[in-house]
Amino acid sequence: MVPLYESLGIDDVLSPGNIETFTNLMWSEGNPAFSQTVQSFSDQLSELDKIMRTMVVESLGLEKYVDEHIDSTKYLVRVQKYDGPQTDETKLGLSSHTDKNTMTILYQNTVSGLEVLTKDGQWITAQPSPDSFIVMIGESFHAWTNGRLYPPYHRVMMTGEEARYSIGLFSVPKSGYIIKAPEELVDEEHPLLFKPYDHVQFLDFYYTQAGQTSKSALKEYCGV
Ligand SMILES: O=C(O)CCC(=O)C(=O)O
Ligand SMILES: [Fe+2]
Repeated sequence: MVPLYESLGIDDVLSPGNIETFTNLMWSEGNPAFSQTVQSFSDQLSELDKIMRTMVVESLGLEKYVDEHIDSTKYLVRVQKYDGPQTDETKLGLSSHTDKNTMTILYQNTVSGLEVLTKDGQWITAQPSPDSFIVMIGESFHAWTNGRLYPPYHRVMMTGEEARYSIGLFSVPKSGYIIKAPEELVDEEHPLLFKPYDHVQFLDFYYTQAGQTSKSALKEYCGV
């Protein structure tokens, strides 16, 4: 479906040994510089993720849930390459989707291509900058905040010769953690949107035929 796209991920990247195992799989002679870069990126970006999630949870007046929320996730790092299509025509690099995890932090080289759909239906191009990250809310955080945070559709569109490289740090709910909106966020004006659910069990549904063809897999899985 997306021939320009290739990616490799390291699951549970902060768990001791996982970066090393991945590196040794890619380079049998090892690659300490790569391991150190991924370790440093993951350490610093996971701190940024925690700072931002803490700020969001506090801003909703839910200080008492900060620790639970921070502890509810692990981290995935994914490196992504999108080949230039070698034509002036714009080609799909990655299909439109919402992220299913908690929060995503993206960094990329100077080749643009990431587009985000605004609430009023416009695709806007995210302008890459070497000094900034792009932060996106995933559906797990949308569900936990009972809809207060918005998980935008986004995609990658490619033109020209040059390849686009991006790296993402994804906070991902741990298996066994039940995503449940705090009662403080549920009232008459904000009825419960999703029944409590386990992210890993939801993904099992998401990757079925029904999940892949559904307009909103999460709604279909556990929408109220
Ligand atoms: O490469 C990018 O900037 C976007 C990647 C993305 O949307 C994803 O991995 O979920
Ligand atoms: Fe995404």
